[in-house]
Amino acid sequence: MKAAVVNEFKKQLEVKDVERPVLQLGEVLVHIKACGVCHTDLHAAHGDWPVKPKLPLIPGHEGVGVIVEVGQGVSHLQIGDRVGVPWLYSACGHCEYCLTGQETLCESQQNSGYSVDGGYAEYCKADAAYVVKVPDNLSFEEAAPIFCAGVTTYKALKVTNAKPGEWVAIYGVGGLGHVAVQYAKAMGLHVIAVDLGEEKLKLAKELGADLFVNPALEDPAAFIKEKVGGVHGTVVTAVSKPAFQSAFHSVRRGGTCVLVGLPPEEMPIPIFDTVLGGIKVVGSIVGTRKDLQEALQFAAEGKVKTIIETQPLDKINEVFDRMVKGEIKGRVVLTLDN
Ligand SMILES: NC(=O)c1ccc[n+]([C@@H]2O[C@H](COP(=O)([O-])OP(=O)(O)OC[C@H]3O[C@@H](n4cnc5c(N)ncnc54)[C@H](O)[C@@H]3O)[C@@H](O)[C@H]2O)c1
Ligand SMILES: CCCCCCO
Ligand SMILES: [Zn+2]
Ligand SMILES: [Zn+2]
Repeated sequence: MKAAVVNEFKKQLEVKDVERPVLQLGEVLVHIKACGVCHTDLHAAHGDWPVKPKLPLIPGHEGVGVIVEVGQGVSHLQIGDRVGVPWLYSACGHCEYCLTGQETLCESQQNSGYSVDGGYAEYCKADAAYVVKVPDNLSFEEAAPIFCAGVTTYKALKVTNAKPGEWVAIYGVGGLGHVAVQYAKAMGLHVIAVDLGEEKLKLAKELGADLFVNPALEDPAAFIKEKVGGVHGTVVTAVSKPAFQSAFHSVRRGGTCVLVGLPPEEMPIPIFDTVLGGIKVVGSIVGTRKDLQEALQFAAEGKVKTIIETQPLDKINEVFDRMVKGEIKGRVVLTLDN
């Protein structure tokens, strides 16, 4: 089968023919029709993070397609079902996290396109318990980004605990941020969009953001404090340390700063300001299978629409180059010409 493979960090991916996966007990084989390109895939290909991915690696954790083979022990899925294979490839199902609705914190989890091969390929095998069905009225291309960008930002907005009518700031209006703006509006929140790209801020406005600020032109925290007295929550998806520092200073007393973006850097937290202001700083990672079902339902009901650019798998290296430069509007979705 055709796949894009990371052989060495920071080198071009190789698009080549590789062995089609063989199913084990409890697995299904998905014929991939589309796979979103998440900035995490670029981090993986560069070996950016302390925990390194397997090598060689087929990236991709927004892969969606059709089940073409069902392994032993699988009874709830059948050939022809439309499913996606998210970041949470599998979890143990019995630890304290898995038993309390926090499966994304499972310490035995496997991750698609990171610790196991993912969706930048014609076929992808998956743990049948962790695939999620694609709503019938969503195309593969429009559904794919929900499997990471959508579920992650939907969950992060829940983590802010901001209530309808309150204010949130979305730092970074890229693959994650452009759907974050829409989920926030659909959840009844007022939105301030923050991005370095004027085109991104224009998109944020088209998607319903109420206010916009470009850190290259003015201090976002000062702008946010002056306009609304600080936001009740921030969701930081920007791949940039300054964005995290600014986001911290954007929240009002009692507010929550939700860290989502993963620049390989530290974020100093001012102890006095945090204590005096009762500020909550919290990390949020993807979402559970239930969160993903909910995030997909928003899209199925037309409340969130992924802005996508389709590209063939062979163009992945060019896509990554553009991502590094912040030149992608919305989400690139790779299509497998199959
Ligand atoms: N926590 C999670 O579960 C999770 C899930 C998915 C992605 N991520 C991480 O989130 C990050 C973003 O992913 P993506 O696919 O949206 O990336 P992306 O490249 O599509 O978007 C990043 C955006 O950040 C903007 N940006 C850069 N510097 C900025 C700054 N100083 N202020 C404001 N905006 C700035 C860029 O212009 C771009 O629009 C990555 O680090 C990725 O690994 C985390
Ligand atoms: C810690 C890595 C989280 C990445 C989620 C999928 O983009
Ligand atoms: Zn992702
Ligand atoms: Zn577990």
